Amino acid sequence: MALQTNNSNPDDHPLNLFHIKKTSLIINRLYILFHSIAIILIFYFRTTSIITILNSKSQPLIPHLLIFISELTLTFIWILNQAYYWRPITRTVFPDRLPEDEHLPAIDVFICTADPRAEPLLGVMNTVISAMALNYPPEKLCVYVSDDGGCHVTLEAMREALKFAKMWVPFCNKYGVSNICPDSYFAGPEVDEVVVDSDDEFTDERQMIKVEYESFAQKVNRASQSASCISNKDHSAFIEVLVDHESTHDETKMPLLVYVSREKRPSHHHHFKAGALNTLLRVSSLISNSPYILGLDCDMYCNDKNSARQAMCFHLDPKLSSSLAFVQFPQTFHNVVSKHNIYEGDLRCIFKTLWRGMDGIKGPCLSGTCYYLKREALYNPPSTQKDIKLEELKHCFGSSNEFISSLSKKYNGKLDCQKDSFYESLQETKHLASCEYENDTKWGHEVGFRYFSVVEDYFTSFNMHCKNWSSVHYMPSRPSFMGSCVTNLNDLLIQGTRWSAGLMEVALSRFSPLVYGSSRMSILQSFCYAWLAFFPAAFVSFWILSIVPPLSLLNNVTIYPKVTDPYFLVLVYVFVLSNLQHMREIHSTGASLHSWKHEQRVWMMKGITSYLYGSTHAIMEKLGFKEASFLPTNKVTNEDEEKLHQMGIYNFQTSSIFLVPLCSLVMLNLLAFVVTIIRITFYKVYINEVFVQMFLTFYVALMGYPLLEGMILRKDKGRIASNVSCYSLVFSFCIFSFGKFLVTY
Ligand SMILES: O=c1ccn([C@@H]2O[C@H](COP(=O)(O)OP(=O)(O)O[C@H]3O[C@H](CO)[C@@H](O)[C@H](O)[C@H]3O)[C@@H](O)[C@H]2O)c(=O)[nH]1
Ligand SMILES: [Mn+2]
Repeated sequence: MALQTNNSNPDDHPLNLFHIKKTSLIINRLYILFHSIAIILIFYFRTTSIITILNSKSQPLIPHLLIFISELTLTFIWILNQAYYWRPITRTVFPDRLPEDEHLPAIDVFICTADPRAEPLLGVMNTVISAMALNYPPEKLCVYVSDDGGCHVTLEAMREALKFAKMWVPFCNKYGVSNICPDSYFAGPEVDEVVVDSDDEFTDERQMIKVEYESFAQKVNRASQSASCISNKDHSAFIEVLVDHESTHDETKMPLLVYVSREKRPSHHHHFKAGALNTLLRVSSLISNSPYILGLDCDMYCNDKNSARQAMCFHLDPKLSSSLAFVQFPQTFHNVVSKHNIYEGDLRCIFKTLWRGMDGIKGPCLSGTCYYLKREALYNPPSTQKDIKLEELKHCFGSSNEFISSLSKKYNGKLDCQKDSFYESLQETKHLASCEYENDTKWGHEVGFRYFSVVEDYFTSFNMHCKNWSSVHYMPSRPSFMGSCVTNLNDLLIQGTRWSAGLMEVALSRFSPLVYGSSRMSILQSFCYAWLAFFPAAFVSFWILSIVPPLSLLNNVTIYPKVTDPYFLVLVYVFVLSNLQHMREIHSTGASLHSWKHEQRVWMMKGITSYLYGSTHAIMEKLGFKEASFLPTNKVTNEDEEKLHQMGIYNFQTSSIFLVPLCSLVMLNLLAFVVTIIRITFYKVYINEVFVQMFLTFYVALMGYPLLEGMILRKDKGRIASNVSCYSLVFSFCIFSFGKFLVTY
């Protein structure tokens, strides 16, 4: 392992180090070499066999062409993907070498919530409270909550949260509690690791706080059940700095808490989360204007109090600082069932492998949450122009003089609530949070979080990287943030569709990473961004590979080399090698090999549905037939669902638009496989000719086994309804009948 310093502190005490993962690097590059050779051989086989067919007309051409298209698509995506494996690195930090507290920069925490029904208030409040308990000087922390639901109950809950935090934060500090999220702390083991045994004072105090937490939780839950707890999409801006008048003496010891609900009108496009974040950016600039921002989703609480200091080890590193836009921590999830991770909800590969690979190039992509971002990176490129005219600034940032003067101001403490100017500023923040503020400005286009795509995180960081900003991925052993991952097929596929739509939209636009990115960043970096944008295109291969082989089998058409053909060995080699590499990658991230099966299955299910629908959505949007949409994932847990998830059983309660294609294709493949087996045994068809096709249909049927089980064997609520099975049967029959012409032409 090569150790390199990132920092030129004269005393040789760097704030951080990075390590190139040498062994992985060598294995990855060798794999790329060997796999590429095999791909070239397969392409040679395909082109020669297509030419032969063209000349001799001895076999149908279409199936060969289709398979070639699917191979080309997969190869394109594979090539882009290899950029992540080129130079993986890991990092270490030394927070005890940071400057004294008074020299640390301030941080604004942005928490977004959108729908009190789908995002339980108690969870949101736990995120808020955990952020207030971060191990960072409290006068340098400001917590902003953006309530896109515009729901008064959220504000009420925040008032209660502030009261509770006033007990919770001192408690955490006094006893060095590391689990600063009250809900997960009280759900965990009795005693915190730092506290000495038989400490009566601690036990008493813990008990007292526990009672307080329970009463707080009850109040919040009761409020969220009330009728007024619904989204309001038509209201003016409302901003409140929460000041608790009851206890004033410890006021200074608490981070400031601010509630922001931007103006919403049905006629006005509000740009989802990116719009909410830009409002927070402007509003906070008049209140605290901290140079750094911690971005959190409402379901991601802080699980380690030290993350802010860890992030500062990069942001304050003199070598990195000037070009560093953000430090990204991986998203981790508390409800992953490691043995039965059937929905691959932890996005293991992204956070543990891909982002590390990008980190070795110029830094990972922004992930929407768990990042410490430099405010300036959202305003300007690293080389700030000095003498810009006021008119130009207004054209860019909007009409507010106060906001514009905040651009050049440094953080100098929070607003003083006692002064008159405080109320003036508060008035101005309402203007900044209004619908019209962004009209004819560059917000969302060149300034702030970008609106172009619903995956605002991806597109915003793509723009920052294009402007030569860099980023850092830091993965400490104790997860810094914890969220809840998807626990049912419906959420998985809806989320997958949203991501595919947002990413494909970028892929098909003038910002396409291979075109727009390649002149602005290194080839490898543009490949990483391009892979993210183009991976939904894999739906082409998934559909072809699950339709053409079974149809060819059923119609006695051969499309793959015989077992005795040398090219057969090449196919086997590609299959085995790529799966071994996948398994090695899983193993290197410490996950169990069960993940291999689950990841393949989820990839297939998403590939057939989400990738297709997302890509179609992106194309329709481009043609002007559809509008972007952001359906937040559901965060309400339900006991039955939880039970199924724990046992590793799929919950198929989802729309038939997802289920019918999946079930039909699995049925079709199973049918083709069974028919071929019968033919081989009874009619002496030679296995030699059909082996590859037969193996593919077997593989699809095997991967789709849970679907078959859901249709035939299961009786519980999460099974596949019989009408869905019927539609699927009809649909697979249609594919069979029409497909006959396709593969025999
Ligand atoms: O109009 C909206 C819609 C969503 N949100 C918030 O955005 C966050 C993310 O939404 P969620 O439903 O949890 O989506 P996920 O698919 O889980 O989010 C992932 O994908 C998003 C991009 O699609 C990123 O923004 C997220 O950070 C990332 O975790 C939540 O806090 C929401 O409250 C808003 O504030 N306003
Ligand atoms: Mn989420």
